Amino acid sequence: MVFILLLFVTFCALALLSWLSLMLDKRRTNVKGPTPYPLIGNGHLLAVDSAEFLRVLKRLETEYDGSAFIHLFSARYVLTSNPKLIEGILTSNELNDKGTSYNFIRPWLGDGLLTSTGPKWKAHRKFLTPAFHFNILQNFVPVFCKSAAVLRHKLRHQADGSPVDLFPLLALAALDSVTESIMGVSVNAQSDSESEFVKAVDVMSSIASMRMRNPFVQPDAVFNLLPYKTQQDKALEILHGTTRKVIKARKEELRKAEISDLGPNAETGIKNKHAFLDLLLLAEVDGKKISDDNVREEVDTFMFEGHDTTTSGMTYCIYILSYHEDIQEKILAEQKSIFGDIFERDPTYSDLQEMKYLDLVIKESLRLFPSVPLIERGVSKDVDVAGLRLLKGTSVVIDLFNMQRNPDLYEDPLEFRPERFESRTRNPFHWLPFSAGARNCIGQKFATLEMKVIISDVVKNFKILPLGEEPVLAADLILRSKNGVKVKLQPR
Ligand code: HEM
Repeated sequence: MVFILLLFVTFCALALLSWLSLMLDKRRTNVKGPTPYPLIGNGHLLAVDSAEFLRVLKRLETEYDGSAFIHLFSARYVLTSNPKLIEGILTSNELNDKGTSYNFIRPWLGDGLLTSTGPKWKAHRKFLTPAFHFNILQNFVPVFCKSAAVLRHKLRHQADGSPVDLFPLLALAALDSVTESIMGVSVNAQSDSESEFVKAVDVMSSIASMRMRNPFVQPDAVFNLLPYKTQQDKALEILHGTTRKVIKARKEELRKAEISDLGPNAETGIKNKHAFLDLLLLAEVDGKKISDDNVREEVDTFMFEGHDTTTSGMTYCIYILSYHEDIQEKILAEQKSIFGDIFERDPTYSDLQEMKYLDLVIKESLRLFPSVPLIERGVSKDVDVAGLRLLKGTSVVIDLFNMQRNPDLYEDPLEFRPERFESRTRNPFHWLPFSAGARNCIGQKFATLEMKVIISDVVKNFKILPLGEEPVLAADLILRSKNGVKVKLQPR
């Protein structure tokens, strides 16, 4: 009895101490937020399902003037859709590190370009940037056209007015595009409609994002006891197994072609068609070849970032077009003006530059449905940004999704109006699907080309009709949907 009483008193004392410390911490910043509970802080607020999460963020951000300071247990977080704070963070040289949430994708992506920080990130970013130069990217257009042709063929079988769930179909097309282009290896994912890789990406993304939101499953000691750990291990086996196969296949091709370095002029490497993986396998950084582990981390990173993001981008664009026959007609008119009588031919790089209206459509679609709805930055010392004090150790969750739907920045924000991007006076920091600053998306041009090829092909070949079922949007690393993203198709 005395023992229980002692335990109870100790628990109450700890709870009181933790609460006082959280309250004192709150007073050190001018970013407002809800009152924390003892021990858990505000952890209970975010331990919600991924579909609810975007709504919770919106509610907190609205209630606290665009930015809310919270604690997940004792860890500091700022949730923000305040455009001035976001611009200040993304343009700061001091705030380039990723927030703590990225730890949950490290078992998968290691320290690749997305997750690494400091000198390693700087060296790899500098080294890989030329692989995304337009000289290289234009070689990939035929690869995207090939993916579009296989997709078209598959969609023809479903273009009978029945529901077509876009995400899984486009994921395979995007996977084919990224592996055959930057990796130089064909996996023919579209012919294998049950791609284990795509399913494993889905499992890993939802587990990682669940841990990002829910502080109760963040400690490894707790997570490792839960069934999620076994699911994660199984998914990782598939994901890492696939990337190992891709690396092995490319190494084998280089060996057969007797290519063992980039030649006397390092430029040759970036001019060759399979630039990205060849660079990783053949080039030297600081006089040393890149280690196998580092190659694998980058291949994992680019296989994920290079297909799941464009899948989401293309999926929601085609979905939203289903409600706008007039906009489909305008895209079609632009296609006719570019292709004239030879309407069926594949687009070239310069045709894609001509698709100005489609550009606006993709921009507006990525505003409403940013493929990466949330990003995070870590604060390594106390700093003032846009009049707000960010404390050392804070992870700032940058809510691109809600910022891009803010009525103060966009008139009638939920309306799909590509023409709003015709204006050249728009603040570029109000449209950030590819982020901005030093850690912006390295694959932006690649993504735009691929999306233009595939979306224009779909519009040229099918009338996209609404099914009337709204997707339940979920922030699972990538913007996904709980109930699929469905349309109906009719051959043109
Ligand atoms: C619609 C398509 C895409 C969107 C919306 C998108 C969006 C983003 C965003 C928001 C970031 C910043 C992430 C952060 O700060 O945590 C990012 C980074 C990155 N993206 Fe993309 N992305 C797309 C396509 C691609 C493609 C096609 C590739 C590669 C082929 C790619 C590779 C990367 C990499 C490696 C990074 C990390 C860059 C760094 O930190 O230096 N992305 N992307």
